[in-house]
Amino acid sequence: MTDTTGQPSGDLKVAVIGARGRMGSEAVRAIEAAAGLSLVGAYGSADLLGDLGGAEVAVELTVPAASPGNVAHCVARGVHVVVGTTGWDDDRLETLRAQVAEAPAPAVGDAVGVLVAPNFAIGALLMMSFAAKAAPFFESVEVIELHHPAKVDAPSGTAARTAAMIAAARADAGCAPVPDATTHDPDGARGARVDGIPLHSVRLRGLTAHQEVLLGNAGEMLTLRHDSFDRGSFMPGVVAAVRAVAGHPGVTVGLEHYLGLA
Ligand SMILES: NC(=O)C1=CN([C@@H]2O[C@H](COP(=O)(O)OP(=O)(O)OC[C@H]3O[C@@H](n4cnc5c(N)ncnc54)[C@H](O)[C@@H]3O)[C@@H](O)[C@H]2O)C=CC1
Ligand SMILES: O=C(O)C1=N[C@H](C(=O)O)C[C@H](O)C1
Repeated sequence: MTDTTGQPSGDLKVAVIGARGRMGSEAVRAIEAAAGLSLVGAYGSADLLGDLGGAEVAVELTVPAASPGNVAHCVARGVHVVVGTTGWDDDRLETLRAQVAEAPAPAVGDAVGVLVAPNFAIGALLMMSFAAKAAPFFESVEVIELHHPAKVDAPSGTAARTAAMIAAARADAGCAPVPDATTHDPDGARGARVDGIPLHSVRLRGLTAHQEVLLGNAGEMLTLRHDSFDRGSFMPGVVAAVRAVAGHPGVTVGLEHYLGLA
């Protein structure tokens, strides 16, 4: 990309991997519209990533099975990565940290940075933070996530991270496990457990991405709810992450750490 004098514009060069998906296509439009960012590559599942079109930052929005390989490809070339794809459990993150430690120097910034962001929506980040803050003050906590029926994974990455944050806050405060007298649940009606926190996944036509955290004490309940009605809700976070990732070497989990919300 050049400016009106024909000189390089200095824009940050960005590639999108998973560019034809629901999130990837939206990210392509957001990056094309963002000041200071130039889209240099848009890759689908049949495309070879190669040199990523000379990208300095890649946005990775694919499927859990493909994401670690794509991210490793970028890191091995000294390209910073903003990862929105779910499925990044502790084992995957540990492998990624080792890959990032061995990465060559990037074209911008001192060392390669990777952001793994379970949710880019500002309201979702706040909801998770509020839930962790409130959780030690209640006996019972349950997470309900509700998504469109084309979602491939359950529970959602956001719900899993919310449960982990809640569990960590309760452990720090010395809380007892959430009370649950169930002894007979042959069909799993009580949902899954992540770090001891009950978690329920709903898939329903018409929905996009929604989550409730229910917190209960004797005689009272606090409900925290976030709704993404449109994937546009994720795009300010994607653009902010792209702009910031080169300034955050190493692996960061959660966009809240870039935004001062952690
Ligand atoms: N962090 C966040 O705020 C958000 C994260 N997500 C996550 O992003 C991921 C994508 O979600 P959607 O866009 O709804 O899914 P989608 O199914 O619409 O798109 C995924 C795309 O990735 C492509 N793909 C698969 N393997 C690939 C490969 N090896 N290389 C390049 N492209 C490949 C598919 O062909 C498809 O076009 C999911 O893990 C989802 O949970 C979704 C919304 C928000
Ligand atoms: O697949 C989706 O749609 C979403 N995935 C992310 C998740 O699993 O948490 C973020 C958001 O919930 C939308």
